Amino acid sequence: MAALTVETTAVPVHGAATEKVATATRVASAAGAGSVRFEKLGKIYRSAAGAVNALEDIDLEIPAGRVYGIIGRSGAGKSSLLRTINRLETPTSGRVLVDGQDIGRFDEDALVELRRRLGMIFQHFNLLSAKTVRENVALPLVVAGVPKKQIAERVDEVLALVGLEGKHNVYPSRLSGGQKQRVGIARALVHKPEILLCDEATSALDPETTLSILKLLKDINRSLGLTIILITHEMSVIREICENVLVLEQGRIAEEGPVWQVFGAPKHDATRALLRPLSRDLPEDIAARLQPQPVAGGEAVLELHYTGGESAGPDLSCLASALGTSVRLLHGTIDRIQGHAQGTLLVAARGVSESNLEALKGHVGSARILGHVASDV
Ligand SMILES: Nc1ncnc2c1ncn2[C@@H]1O[C@H](COP(=O)(O)OP(=O)(O)OP(=O)(O)O)[C@@H](O)[C@H]1O
Repeated sequence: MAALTVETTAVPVHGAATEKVATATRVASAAGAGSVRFEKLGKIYRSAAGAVNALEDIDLEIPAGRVYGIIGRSGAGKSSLLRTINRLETPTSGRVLVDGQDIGRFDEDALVELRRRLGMIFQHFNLLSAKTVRENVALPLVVAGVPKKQIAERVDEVLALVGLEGKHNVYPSRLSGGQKQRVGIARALVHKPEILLCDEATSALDPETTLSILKLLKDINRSLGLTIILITHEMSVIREICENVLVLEQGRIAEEGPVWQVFGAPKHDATRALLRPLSRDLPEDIAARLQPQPVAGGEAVLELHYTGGESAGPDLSCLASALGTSVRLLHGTIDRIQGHAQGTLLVAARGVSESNLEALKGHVGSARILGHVASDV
């Protein structure tokens, strides 16, 4: 987990050098504002207890405008990677490029300007309890020396954007968790950033509030064209809003790709372990009746796995004609991720053996016989 930092430490004061960098930034932005590239990135933490290899050999491009998720087991390096984007962590080796610019070469002024282009939201919101919603959201602009009238206009704008009109003068203690995170998002957007970094932004929220915050993030991504990079331990968050996902394992890239692909056909043990809570086990009553060998007059129980086909979903009559027998649906779930059907179905069919499974090619991602049952399950 990233250490909590008060955002406003990163807010710059206007100055000539900053303006120069800002111009350079706008030029870079025109070529695709909000892209991040990691090149051979490594991070070693050294302490009295020894060295920790937190990140190794990270080569990755996050295109502008994406909603991009980073997952991995605890200690895999997620926070470390996220924090190299705004240089809260300095890489030990390699480079981070934001909009094609090597941020490792930035001087203090350029760094301050960079951090304006990168909003960040946190699990525990990081609001100042002695300040009202308006004051919390305005703070980065106050520190930047923006005139009062402009601050008032911008604060009104972002509070409306996050659905908090009328809450200007409320203190954070009077807000729900979801409302606090909306204030956090408004504050992160106040400088009109290109990229929003989210560190476990919904982990402290209940499922319903999580969904409303995810919807807000998705709306912001669509309406403002903002790149969103989030780390989370909630796979449902990735499934809900991310287009791409990176799986980190012990500081290295385990796999990366579109969510429907990585979740539909995980290649790495780390991914499978992370996805286990989403998968459903074989129901106990069916498992108890499964026998390894075919049973006279009985049925085979097949597990059919869909891995992101672009079809509307499994067509059971096609399965039946491919197998040449009737098929009964026993159990299963088909989800849709980015328009791709995926999930697992358990079906029972008579007279099916391993050799028949070939016929299912083209209809399902994979099929296997789990066992056999004596009669109708
Ligand atoms: N400041 C630090 N000093 C020493 N070691 C650190 C420091 N920060 C992180 N680490 C170590 O680096 C590794 C990666 O940590 P990091 O916080 O990036 O992982 P994470 O995937 O975000 O974990 P979590 O999901 O538990 O938050 C871990 O082994 C961690 O103990």
